[in-house]
Amino acid sequence: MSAWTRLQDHREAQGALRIEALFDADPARAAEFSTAADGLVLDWSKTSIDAAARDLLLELAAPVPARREAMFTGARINETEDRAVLHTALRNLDGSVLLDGQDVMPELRRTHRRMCDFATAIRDGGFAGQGGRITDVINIGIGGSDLGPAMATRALSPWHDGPRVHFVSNVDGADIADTLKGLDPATTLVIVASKTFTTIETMTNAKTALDWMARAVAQPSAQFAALSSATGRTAEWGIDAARVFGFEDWVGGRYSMWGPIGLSLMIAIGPQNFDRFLAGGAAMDRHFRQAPLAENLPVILALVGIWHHQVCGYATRAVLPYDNRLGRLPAYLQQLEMESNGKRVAMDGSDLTRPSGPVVWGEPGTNGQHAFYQLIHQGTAVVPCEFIVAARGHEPDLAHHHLLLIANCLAQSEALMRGRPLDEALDLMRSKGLAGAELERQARHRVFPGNRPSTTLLIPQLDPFTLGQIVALYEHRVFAEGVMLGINSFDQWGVELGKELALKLAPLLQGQPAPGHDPSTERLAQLIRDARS
Ligand SMILES: O=P(O)(O)OC[C@H]1O[C@](O)(CO)[C@@H](O)[C@@H]1O
Repeated sequence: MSAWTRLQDHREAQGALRIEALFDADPARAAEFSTAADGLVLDWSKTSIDAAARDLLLELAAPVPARREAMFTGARINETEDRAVLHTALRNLDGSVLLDGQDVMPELRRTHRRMCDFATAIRDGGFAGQGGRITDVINIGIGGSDLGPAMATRALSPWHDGPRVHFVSNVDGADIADTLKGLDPATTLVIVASKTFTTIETMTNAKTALDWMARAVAQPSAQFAALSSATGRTAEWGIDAARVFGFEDWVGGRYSMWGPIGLSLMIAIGPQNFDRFLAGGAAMDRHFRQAPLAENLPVILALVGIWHHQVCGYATRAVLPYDNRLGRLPAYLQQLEMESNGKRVAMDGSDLTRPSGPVVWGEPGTNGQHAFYQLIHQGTAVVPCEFIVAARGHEPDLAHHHLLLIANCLAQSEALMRGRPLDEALDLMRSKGLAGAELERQARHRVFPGNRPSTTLLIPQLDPFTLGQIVALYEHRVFAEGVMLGINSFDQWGVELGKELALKLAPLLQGQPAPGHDPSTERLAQLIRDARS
């Protein structure tokens, strides 16, 4: 019988098991179901994974080590695009990695040095705009060319001592219009971040920025830089090769913030801090490659994910950072996890026989508590929660805020697990003077079923190094889940169809004949044309 079947049987055999009972049965559970790596601690004891489930889950992880080595050593594991997957090389700049017999590292090191030199020149004024020292940098990109640096720049704001950095991603003109408002083109650097340099949103925004700049300075493209693997196209845009930072097709968009796509972050926090970020990612790589599966943080996080989604059938998972500066982490993880593992066929093209990746969503605590936690505590759907919290904050004179933040985080995981049974709710209502049928009715609304699972990732403090660890942890989690599910986590064919149709729809909206659309789409287009005329 396969480990999957035995896991499913085991879950059924657990019946009405309560997570709290696992703590009663095993006094060492809190420590035993915790996994640490270089200062990070993942507590996964508040889940229904017991020792037997853990052992069965670890059986599922058996194919991970071979695939992991294949990834790190440059094998073409992205089989549907016939590409290697080497984003890890971007943060492990020493050593060599052979791809088709050629060491890719010297070129990576060269590009990294050029990035550092350019970022330093922007920061110290060695590179100036046509109106003087650069005061503002706009990163224009979308998806993996936006979410990573945008998330990290916000996360690392205590280290932000370079020019202001803005991010424009949406093709909605509101995004770029609101950003350009109040900026001086003569002291602004525009970074066009696009691996392909064809993405319609990015190219449209870049053209608008170029026109904006052309109205103010003699040589607009002199204040443009490009992050792309399509160097031919960047040249067509008139961007000097000295300001083009390339990367290879073996760096997937959503895995690319470690290299040139991270330039805006590097300008914000400086090359040294950026290198600390890389070092954090590299530390997680070493841990992932070397730690036994049972003590391997990304593998354990992946197994918890598989237990909750594929075995228990919980449809979504919430990522809840108790850190305001990690406000964009859920959005970043949505792309990382859902673009990577939101698939319906296995690597060999056959239909998946079990669910692929779950819906990932979230918001920082404590704000989420006052918005959607009602559903998490008392709704009919069980949402496994992944809390992230730092032991120390950054504002020494606001330490009491941080204490309250941590208290809220721990309170939530405790409340989710314990809940509040009916007898306690009845006592509560009795103490308020209720009796009879009304007592029962009111008490039932105040019952919390509890037994709702969560994990807590505890970090010492949010800094460049720990952020690097966190991002690499989730990257490897996604990879390990993908391996266990037998899918390719590195392609994204599912985003193509909508892109194609959007191009075909533009003529219809302009009133040109455009056959082949369904009646609903045609009618909506007609209504829009009417409203715009
Ligand atoms: O960097 P590019 O080529 O503009 O692509 C942006 C994004 O578009 C996608 O290809 C699809 O959304 C992502 O994978 C990628 O991060």
